[in-house]
Amino acid sequence: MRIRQISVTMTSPSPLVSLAGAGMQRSGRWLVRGVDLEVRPREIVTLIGPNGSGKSTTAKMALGIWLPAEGTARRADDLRVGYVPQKISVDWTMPLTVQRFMQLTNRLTPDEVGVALASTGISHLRHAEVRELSGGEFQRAMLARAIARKPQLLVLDEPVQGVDFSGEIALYELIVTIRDQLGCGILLISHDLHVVMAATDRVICLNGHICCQGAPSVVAASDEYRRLFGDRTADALALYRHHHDHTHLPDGRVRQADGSVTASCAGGHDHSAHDHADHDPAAEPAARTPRPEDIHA
Ligand SMILES: Nc1ncnc2c1ncn2[C@@H]1O[C@H](COP(=O)(O)OP(=O)(O)OP(=O)(O)O)[C@@H](O)[C@H]1O
Repeated sequence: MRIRQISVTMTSPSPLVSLAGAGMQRSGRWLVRGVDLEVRPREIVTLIGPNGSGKSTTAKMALGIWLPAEGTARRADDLRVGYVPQKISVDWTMPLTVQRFMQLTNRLTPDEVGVALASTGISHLRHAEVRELSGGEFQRAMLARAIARKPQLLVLDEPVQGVDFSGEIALYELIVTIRDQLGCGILLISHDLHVVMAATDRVICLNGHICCQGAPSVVAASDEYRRLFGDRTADALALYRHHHDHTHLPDGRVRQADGSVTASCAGGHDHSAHDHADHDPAAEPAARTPRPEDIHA
């Protein structure tokens, strides 16, 4: 029998958006320079960096809101983009339901609104007043608005602001689900690398320029990252890289990896290798719960 050899060449899909040596200048000052980045379908790229380091500026160059003053920004032809900006300008004294909010800047059919709200888990809030939503509900409404047109590229500028710690994790899980369902690429801006770890393929750390980039674990271990965010942040981050091998139950007992339940997590377990960040308030970032009315341009 003759065996025919078939060679398959794996090529990664073309970038949805790419920046090359991109920089932005305002009033004679460089806000950010020398940014190279690409986002491909199904990829989640996260921009991190301190306040004012140029994350939103970079996102705006990627979106085409700002034309780079140097370098290039390229987007795929006819790219459908969804954007959750860091700030929005809405007069919250006016009554505005979630459905109306979603239709303000998008011509959406009721069906499209319904599907997007179901995807973000807030169908029940369709006729609720936006100004009365909790921080987490509001961010879900923002996400629903951004995904309603089934974008190929989703740009999320601090999508968990105003959301407490467990809400943040739920939102990042939702973002991964949206990526899986839509097959879109995601450019995510976050201060919270420790929680985006699981949801991120590549991290780009900015401080007016690219300081370091790579897989989350590589960035977390880099000297540049430690210099920018301090050892404490990097160590807190490391906690999230550990795999759970047991779970603490609400009654204080412990479910082990093999499913057995024990009174404690003693018995040869090395706590230094466990992820207890979700039980240790000291390891958690402070909950931030601004209301929609705080999120003004
Ligand atoms: N329209 C503008 N005109 C002039 N300077 C601007 C403008 N927008 C932003 N900047 C400045 O550019 C720098 C980068 O801002 P940018 O919003 O990109 O930072 P960021 O990393 O997103 O910050 P943050 O984490 O605080 O949101 C800041 O110093 C900011 O003051």
